Amino acid sequence: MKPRLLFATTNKGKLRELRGLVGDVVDVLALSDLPPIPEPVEDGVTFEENAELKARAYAEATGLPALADDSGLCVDALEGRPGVYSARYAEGSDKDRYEKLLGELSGVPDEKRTAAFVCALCLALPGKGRALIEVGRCEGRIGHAPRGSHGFGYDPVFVLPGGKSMAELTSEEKAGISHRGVAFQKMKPHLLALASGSPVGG
Ligand SMILES: O=P(O)(O)OP(=O)(O)OP(=O)(O)OC[C@H]1O[C@@H](n2cnc3c(O)ncnc32)[C@H](O)[C@@H]1O
Ligand SMILES: [Mg+2]
Repeated sequence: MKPRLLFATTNKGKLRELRGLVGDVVDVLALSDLPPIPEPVEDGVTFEENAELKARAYAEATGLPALADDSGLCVDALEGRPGVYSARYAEGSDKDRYEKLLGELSGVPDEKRTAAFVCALCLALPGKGRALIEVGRCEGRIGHAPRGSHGFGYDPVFVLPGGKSMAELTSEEKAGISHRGVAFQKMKPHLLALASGSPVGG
């Protein structure tokens, strides 16, 4: 029987991307497959801290191995903001948040609009002391208007070196270059260990 792994996220966009990345080595459960679990407070100051506290909280609450994702957009002209506060940058929808960002950057010239998406993934096993963390980054810049309809979150305003916005990529193209895709490739050996019953992280 395949081992079960909980994707410990409330974000549908992340869940869709992680499902696409993991393939069929593990049996994936989403939070929506389980009775409601109170959301942990994300009071860490780094992506790694928040990913770990989410993974540990959901692993303990369910008794399942849990993979959590903490991610966000770090904008150089804003000294790294919104960073770990990307989800809380503005009330409302993803669109409200990227519109606020475009407003904050109005008048900032192209060469100063550099930014990076960052993703920390954490795999926590219930009752085990260690949690494994892998981080991925993706460099780009903030555009002047939203473009594209794929992806989620800040994707329409994140422009890649090739000129396309992240929301103009197919899900396969995004997975190949994104912060989440990069972090996932580093996490993969640990998930394969979990699937084969070998000690994870050993
Ligand atoms: O904490 P969970 O339950 O996983 O869900 P969340 O949406 O609150 O997730 P975070 O706390 O990690 O906040 C991530 C923020 O960064 C944005 N973000 C993360 N990855 C992204 C991506 O691949 N493309 C666009 N925006 C992304 C996302 O829209 C959120 O506003
Ligand atoms: Mg969150």
